[in-house]
Amino acid sequence: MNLKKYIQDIPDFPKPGVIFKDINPLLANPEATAQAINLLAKGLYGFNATKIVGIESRGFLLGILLAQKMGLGFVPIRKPGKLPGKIEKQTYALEYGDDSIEIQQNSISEGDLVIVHDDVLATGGTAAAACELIEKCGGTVVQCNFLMELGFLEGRKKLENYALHSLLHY
Ligand SMILES: O=P(O)(O)OC[C@H]1O[C@H](OP(=O)(O)OP(=O)(O)O)[C@H](O)[C@@H]1O
Ligand SMILES: Nc1ncnc2[nH]cnc12
Repeated sequence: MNLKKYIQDIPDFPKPGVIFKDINPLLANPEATAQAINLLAKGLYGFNATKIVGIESRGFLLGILLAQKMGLGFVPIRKPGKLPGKIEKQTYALEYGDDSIEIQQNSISEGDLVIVHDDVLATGGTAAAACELIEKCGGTVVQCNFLMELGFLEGRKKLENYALHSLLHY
């Protein structure tokens, strides 16, 4: 099954000049979703990971399935102001301006081996900030894991210190 068939290009969304890679056709097809999860999980068993962190919001969709498939707990990283209790916050640069993400301090323990999952690696700012958050909580990132990577945006350069795997390359 060619999974790229289930990723739809939407030109000029959310802004003119951006080609948005829509994963909804993949999510709408259970066989394609199952294949994506099986292929993503296949490369992960050797890491002895203890948790999977998914990044709001599209990183939750396959991240939870991946965690279930691997028998691991799932931890959400959320946009600001959404998580209760003690949080760690990381601000990172966007193309214009900046953004922040947060994690609950007690969701990662000292010594946790963490896989970071998101649907898309674009400029890498979001995933790099997620790795910082996990490290602030005492965890170690063992792999950054993506359904797809937009190689022309060179997000890998921001994640040079981490193992990285993307299932689909553009
Ligand atoms: O590599 P970067 O340039 O940091 O971009 C990648 C991020 O952008 C998208 O999220 P978005 O902010 O669109 O939010 P959403 O998941 O809630 O749609 C995507 O799901 C990644 O989280
Ligand atoms: N082109 C794109 N398509 C889908 N999600 C994205 N996140 C950042 N860039 C994206």
